[in-house]
Amino acid sequence: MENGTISDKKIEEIQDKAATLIEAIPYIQRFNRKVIVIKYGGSAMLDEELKKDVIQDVVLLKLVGFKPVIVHGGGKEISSWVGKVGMKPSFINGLRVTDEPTMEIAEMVLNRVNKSLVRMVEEQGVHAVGISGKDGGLLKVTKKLSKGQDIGYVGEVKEVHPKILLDLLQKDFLPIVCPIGYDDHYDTYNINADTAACAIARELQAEKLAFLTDIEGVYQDSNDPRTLISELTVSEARKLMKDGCITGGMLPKINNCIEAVENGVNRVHILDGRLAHCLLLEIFTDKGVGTAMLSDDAVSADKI
Ligand SMILES: Nc1ncnc2c1ncn2[C@@H]1O[C@H](COP(=O)(O)OP(=O)(O)O)[C@@H](O)[C@H]1O
Ligand SMILES: CC(=O)N[C@@H](CCC(=O)OP(=O)(O)O)C(=O)O
Repeated sequence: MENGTISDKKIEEIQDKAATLIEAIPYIQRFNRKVIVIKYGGSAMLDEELKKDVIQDVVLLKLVGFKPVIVHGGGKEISSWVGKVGMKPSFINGLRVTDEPTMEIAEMVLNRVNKSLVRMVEEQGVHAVGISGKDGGLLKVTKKLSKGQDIGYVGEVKEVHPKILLDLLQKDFLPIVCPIGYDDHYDTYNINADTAACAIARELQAEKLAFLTDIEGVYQDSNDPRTLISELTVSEARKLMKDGCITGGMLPKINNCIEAVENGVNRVHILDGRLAHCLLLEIFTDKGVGTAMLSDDAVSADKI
């Protein structure tokens, strides 16, 4: 306010804000009461300020009528605790080699991360319930081998029993899931969080599955940010993997993106969790961010 009147600059600011809200209308209509699964990766969870931004985004999605489900990782924190007890973290094809002591540490760390996310959501005034894949029999697994090799207590999701999630969503809670599950003998298994998110999105026939990670999206050349791919088809993704352009933690992510796209999840995105409010930008604006995974017959990502 200047001398009781609103300055031109202020009016422009208000109009910009209003335009952003108006731009969101078709997206709010499209996703109203729809399930959105957000895979929140460990690498993008390390900065407290960014973490708060992510949680605010998810809370906003909830408050405007979406049904968000968070599936989180915590890989970096698990590795740090494995190191602290004098063991060496080991991965094969992006999956942690999980012997018994590692499994114990992983479960402790993931439960801790889970409750810290619950707390952050609760602080924003939305009720969250933190569960693992053990609760309500949500994730049933079988032992996963990596190209025939035994990598310990690593679980492949065999069945998803979604009742617990459906009940929580119906009662308006925000479910937060950590990627641990039982096998048929009730032994505990470590599940890659991307795999858990994909299995849940698939079972719930989610409208969207968004992977928040620590990189802009998928690069054609993993060392060159100028080669960011904004739309990637399933066959292009398979070729990139075959050519060795996708390595480490991006491998399970891409495999899970493919699986989700091929099994009825409408929109699958890899987003940069380091970019403040990337979720809101992706969902509520015409400007796509990160990499969208498309089925081979989709011509281009349909934003609405
Ligand atoms: N082609 C590629 N494009 C982008 N990132 C890649 C690619 N190949 C490998 N990566 C690696 O994958 C990482 C993301 O996987 P990961 O660290 O497991 O994430 P999260 O912890 O979020 O699941 C990136 O930080 C990057 O180092
Ligand atoms: C089997 C396996 O690799 N499990 C993962 C589970 C956590 C995870 O996936 O965390 P991010 O999403 O942060 O990478 C692990 O132990 O690191």
